[in-house]
Amino acid sequence: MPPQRFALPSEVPGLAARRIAADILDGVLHKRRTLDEQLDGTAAHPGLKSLSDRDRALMRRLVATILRRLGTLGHVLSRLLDRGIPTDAPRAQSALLIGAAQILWMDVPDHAAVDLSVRLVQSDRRAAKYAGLVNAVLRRCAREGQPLIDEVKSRNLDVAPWLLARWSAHYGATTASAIAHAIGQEPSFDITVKSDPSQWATRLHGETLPTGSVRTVLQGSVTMLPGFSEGQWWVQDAAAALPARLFGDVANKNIVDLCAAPGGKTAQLAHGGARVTAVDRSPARMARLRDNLARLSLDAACAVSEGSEWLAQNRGDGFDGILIDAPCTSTGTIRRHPDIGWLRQESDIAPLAATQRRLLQGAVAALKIGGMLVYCTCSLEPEEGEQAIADLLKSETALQRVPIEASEVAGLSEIITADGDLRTLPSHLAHPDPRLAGLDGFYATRLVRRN
Ligand SMILES: C[S@@+](CC[C@H](N)C(=O)[O-])C[C@H]1O[C@@H](n2cnc3c(N)ncnc32)[C@H](O)[C@@H]1O
Repeated sequence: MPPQRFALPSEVPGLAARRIAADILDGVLHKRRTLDEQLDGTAAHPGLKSLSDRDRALMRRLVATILRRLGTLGHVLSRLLDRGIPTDAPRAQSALLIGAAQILWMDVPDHAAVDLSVRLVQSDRRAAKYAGLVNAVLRRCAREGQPLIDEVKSRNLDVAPWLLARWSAHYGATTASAIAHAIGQEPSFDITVKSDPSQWATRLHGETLPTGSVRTVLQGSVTMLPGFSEGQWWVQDAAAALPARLFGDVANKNIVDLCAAPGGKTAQLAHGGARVTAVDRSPARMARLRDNLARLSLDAACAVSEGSEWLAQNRGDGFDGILIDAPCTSTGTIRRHPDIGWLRQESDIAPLAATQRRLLQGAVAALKIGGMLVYCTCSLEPEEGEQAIADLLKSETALQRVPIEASEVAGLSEIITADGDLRTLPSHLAHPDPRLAGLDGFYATRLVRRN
């Protein structure tokens, strides 16, 4: 539980935002807590409520910038600290990271960044003795930081080494570097609209992507944007919008969305006219799915259940379609969730792959003959994508892949594999403005049960 000290009446402006940023950063780096759980829901940091919208946005950007640049920041600070980063006072470490990130990448005057970090350590019993050190190191960072960044630019320090090694082995060193570069950028904000993407692109100061999603770099509260409360669109990365479309025309089809919450793909299927059953094991996430569908005036039957158990109990005559957007390491979404790259471990892959296998096997048995299975994950790891499906096709001979054509994804042949599956990478969808480039990393395949 973070300490219960937030904005004190006489406090220096901006200090509460930095203190909460430090708590949340400590949560990720030392307590293995995700950003999502610390920013939203019942376990969110209690101090968030006392921040203005502006300070909350600044705090989020600050934490995200630090996590996106953690390797580079570690390098810069270690070059400026003769005896390394103090290890006996976590607040001194976070104050250094917070100060340096603002100096090097954010639009905060250097003197304010230094002053606020010094105040952060002064207000912590264990870290107070490092106030002089923090002051001196951050002043040097302002003078000498940029050349220190330049000397490690090509070393991809901001990706955990085990991930970089895997991406190099699977995609090649050049693509792995391009992925590392892409996930270091702050991503755009993508939405799926019910209709008329070009009108929404104009209203939201964005552009329509070839795949039909609308992309904007607007910041601030999503709920305040035009069209949100009217239920005209929902937030969904452009790559995440592709798997549900692989079913083609879904009107009146009986489709199960097996890992459905918070409901982006359920909404697409329901909007397309399918009779959707949304299943998810998490009651809290299903509550969000229900809220989302209500806002969008869309309908789906909902069940809180483990996916393969639900299928075994509700097989009936079989389903026309099953979508499995399986739980995974989510390494394809690091640009949106920069904590994931540091919280995940290679040993997470095998248990998730076992769950994916169980969900796939349950789905094969529950499909009717001629029924379609779309399987996807937002992971860059082959065990959760290409390899999982190669193994499934070896054992389930009734299944046949229906290759995806480039014409189904707006002609983007770079995102189709030689086998006819979808494989998007954060380095795809180049754009002259880097803020408008990139896709989440997704794998998707389309299979049909022949007998
Ligand atoms: C990638 S998210 C789904 C995102 C969702 N399809 C969307 O488009 O908004 C994976 C979901 O799977 C759920 N989940 C994890 N294991 C499950 C299981 N064994 N059965 C059913 N749901 C599961 C999680 O609660 C999570 O909501």
